[in-house]
Amino acid sequence: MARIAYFGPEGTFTEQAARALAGPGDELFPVETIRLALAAVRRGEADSACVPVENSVEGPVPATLDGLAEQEPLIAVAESLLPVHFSVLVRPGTTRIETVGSHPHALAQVRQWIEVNLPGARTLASSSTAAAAVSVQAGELDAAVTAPVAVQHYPLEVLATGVNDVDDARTRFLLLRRPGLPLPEPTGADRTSVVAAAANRTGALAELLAELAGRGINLTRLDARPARGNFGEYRFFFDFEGHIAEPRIGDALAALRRRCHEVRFLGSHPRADGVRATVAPSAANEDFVDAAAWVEAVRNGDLA
Ligand SMILES: O=C(O)C(=O)Cc1ccccc1
Repeated sequence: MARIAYFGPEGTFTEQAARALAGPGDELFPVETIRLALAAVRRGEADSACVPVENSVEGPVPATLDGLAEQEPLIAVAESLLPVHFSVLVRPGTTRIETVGSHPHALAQVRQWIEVNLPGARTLASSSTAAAAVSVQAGELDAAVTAPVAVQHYPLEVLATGVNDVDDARTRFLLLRRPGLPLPEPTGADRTSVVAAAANRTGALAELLAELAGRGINLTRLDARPARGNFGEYRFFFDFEGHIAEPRIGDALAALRRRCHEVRFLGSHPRADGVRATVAPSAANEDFVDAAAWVEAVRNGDLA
């Protein structure tokens, strides 16, 4: 039985993702922020943490990226992809809506709906969608933009559902744990994540990308976040197809390690969408194994 900390409170999208990722008998508990969820794992209070990492409309979740680049390393061992449809919850009997709260990612995805349906309402950021529901319950906000399940957790009423401006919006969530245990087995439909700090000079990022492209590795995400200490210095977050257990991926990671003063492996795990890695001609794992065996043989004087 594992203890899983998730970005709560109850009724967040992250809780749904955590339930999808949990095994039978696992115990889930909410924490208030993404930072606290990661801290619970680092301190050993949880075996793993479930947090959002990227959204198809709003892009990366900065708190997760920064939280993974700093402090003790954590490793992503699984992911979940959830459709995100939003509801608007109010206290029963509400007639006037002057304030609407939610997680900034949620507010950004319902702007048009609010402009048309709640003109003049002020939008206020909450730590999560469900935290906004708690504030509505407490009378601090008039309405909350939440996951549809939130109404099951709070004594509120549904004013509207399906209020998202973009259909088919999806969010990807990670299950993270401390290093030290075996990685998930490769499946052929895997994702590997790393964060690297490259030198601040011409072509540094292009050179890293060339290391991946040259090995026929398909990138699935690239984000830059400020390194914080030094204005103008960035960390690059790479997600790409493949698993560190594969020779071509190991080879690429070794090249990133050579080129960067800081590289952190963030995990290799099966993709939630099951999409299998595309492999460019002459970049299959067998090609790498064969080429390495040939070099070894030549070194040993076996082949001319
Ligand atoms: O606040 C939540 O419910 C979360 O889990 C974060 C989030 C916010 C908006 C879209 C997807 C996830």
